[in-house]
Amino acid sequence: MKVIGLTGGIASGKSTVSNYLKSKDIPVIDADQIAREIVNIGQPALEEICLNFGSKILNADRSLNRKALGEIVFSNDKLLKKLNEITHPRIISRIINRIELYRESKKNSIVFVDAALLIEMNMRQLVDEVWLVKVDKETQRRRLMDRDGFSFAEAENRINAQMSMEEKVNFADVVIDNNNGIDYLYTQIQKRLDGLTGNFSEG
Ligand SMILES: CC(C)(COP(=O)(O)OP(=O)(O)OC[C@H]1O[C@@H](n2cnc3c(N)ncnc32)[C@H](O)[C@@H]1O)[C@@H](O)C(=O)NCCC(=O)NCCS
Ligand SMILES: Nc1ncnc2c1ncn2[C@@H]1O[C@H](COP(=O)(O)OP(=O)(O)OP(=O)(O)O)[C@@H](O)[C@H]1O
Repeated sequence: MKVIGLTGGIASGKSTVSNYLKSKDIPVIDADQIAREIVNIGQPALEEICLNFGSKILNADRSLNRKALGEIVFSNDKLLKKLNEITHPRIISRIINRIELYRESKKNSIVFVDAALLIEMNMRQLVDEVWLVKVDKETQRRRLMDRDGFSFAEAENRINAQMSMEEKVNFADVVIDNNNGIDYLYTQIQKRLDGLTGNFSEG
């Protein structure tokens, strides 16, 4: 089984690529989804976050107030580092477990790991190759502002909290250009999939 890391900055288009892969029945392990699971009510990571950041980051029902925590950490490097120390080991361990489950099931020849911070979190060695979804910073910022309703400054803070696209390219085996339309994006992905197994079809 081949494990492919799908990475790229925030709002570069990873979920759009993942949805295409899933439509072709190719499994995708989603790091953002796992990051949400580990902070569900009752999870130790949520308690640790609460101890460090105070109950102002909780909603009335004691679930995580993601907006409040995001506003704190994406404007303060030290606090972002603290949050990463609490969450990243747990996210990595769950990703490793999921890869192992796919391996044991022997049902899939390819599994993707969709993670914006694949390189930053030192997960390069968990995957066989890295596909990078690349966009110009202006396009990235515009798509992020449109998608999440962020101001220019909020979008900049989120983008700058990650390794730059220029640096990430050095870790990529495959670079996917997502500056143009969705059809062009899908065409590139399909070509790469075809290249992996001759004419790729899962199942
Ligand atoms: C701070 C939190 C609560 C903000 O939640 P919010 O719903 O606003 O954003 P969401 O989780 O959907 O993330 C959106 C995007 O932000 C970027 N991002 C998220 N966490 C981080 C981080 N620690 N460092 C840099 N970028 C990040 C990623 O590109 C991600 O795809 C949340 O992002 C979080 O818990 N982050 C820490 C866990 C983590 O590192 N997740 C990313 C795993 S790849
Ligand atoms: N080629 C494209 N043309 C126009 N819009 C696009 C294109 N690709 C993606 N988008 C849009 O840009 C936004 C960001 O894309 P997407 O959510 O897939 O990014 P992401 O990398 O998964 O983001 P995150 O890191 O936050 O999870 C979305 O609103 C998506 O619909």
